[in-house]
Amino acid sequence: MAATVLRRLIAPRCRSMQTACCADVHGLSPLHTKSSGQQQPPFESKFRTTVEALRETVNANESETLSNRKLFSRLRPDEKTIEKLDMLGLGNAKTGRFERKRWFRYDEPPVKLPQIVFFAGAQTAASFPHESLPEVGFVGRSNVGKSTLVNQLCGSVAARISERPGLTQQINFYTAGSDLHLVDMPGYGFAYAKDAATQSWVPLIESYIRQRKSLRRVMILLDARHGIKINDREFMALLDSTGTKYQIILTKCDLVHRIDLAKQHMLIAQQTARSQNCIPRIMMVSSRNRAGLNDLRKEILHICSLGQKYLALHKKKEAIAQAEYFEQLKTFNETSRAVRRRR
Ligand SMILES: Nc1nc2c(ncn2[C@@H]2O[C@H](COP(=O)(O)OP(=O)(O)OP(=O)(O)O)[C@@H](O)[C@H]2O)c(=O)[nH]1
Ligand SMILES: [Mg+2]
Repeated sequence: MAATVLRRLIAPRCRSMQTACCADVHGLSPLHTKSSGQQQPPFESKFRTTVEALRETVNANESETLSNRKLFSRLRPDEKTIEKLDMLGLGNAKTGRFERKRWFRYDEPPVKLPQIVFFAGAQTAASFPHESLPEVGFVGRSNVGKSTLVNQLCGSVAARISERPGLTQQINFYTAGSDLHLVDMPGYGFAYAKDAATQSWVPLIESYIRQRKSLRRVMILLDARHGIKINDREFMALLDSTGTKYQIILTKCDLVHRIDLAKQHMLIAQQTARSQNCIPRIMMVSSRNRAGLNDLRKEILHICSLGQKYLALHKKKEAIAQAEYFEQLKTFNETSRAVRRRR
């Protein structure tokens, strides 16, 4: 009896989830199909899909014969990106049989942002708070990790998080000290919320972006496992049409192997290369491992012109820590090479 009731409760949700996923695969945005009834061209042609970007990496013959998975496995990621991932401890690094584990890691001096405090929530454009401090907005598909990242950046628990997509249902404004605002927005794409609510989120975010003069940059969060999806491309097209600067952050990097992460980074850089408003530095973070957060904090401080205040002492410490790390890396590489030669 209990099982039947449970199945009845879950079934409609699963169906709507299926439609959302299918729509994504076939290139139809659930947002567009729901709101307008007929299919519209959902995004501008300047954004390449992941498959298009993949197929551009090989010649026409191979592009026709090889599967997408094969093409992805054939990608040769940039060595420098992999080095950076290793340095920051990003990406899942299962060591192979002959790989040796490192006994050291980069001990980066932490950059600290003030704790955040919730000060306003807006469900309509009329309730946006007064513009007083520079703002950085966080957007992305539901469940991509926006609220978790806002918390982790400031070592706080002010933003509520959940495993179920659709918890954040309004634009939440947090103030970090008296220096900047971090703005956590509801997600687009599938969410466990009423249709009427989910459909109001994109227009709400759009009016926020169009109206807000204190908005310095929009951070678009992408799940590192999935890359750019159709809703993301639509959103980027919207930002391009309003001339808003945006930057991409790959989240949940702990769930992807470091080599695949480097490949994903490469593909996304290719896909967004033609956009004038996309800042070409793609950030990578893991809120779970707290990796990559320091770089993001520095970026935010620069965006809000707060570098002088927060990073004056940091540069010196950072230079010392980096020199130490590269020295250790050199010795490590030399001993690894010697071990390999002996084998
Ligand atoms: N493994 C892993 N899980 C993460 C990471 N960041 C967030 N999560 C998990 O992802 C889930 C969703 O996180 P939220 O921060 O609520 O996501 P959101 O984007 O705010 O979602 P909405 O409010 O629904 O739009 C939670 O269960 C988090 O614990 C990460 O870096 N690694
Ligand atoms: Mg949220």
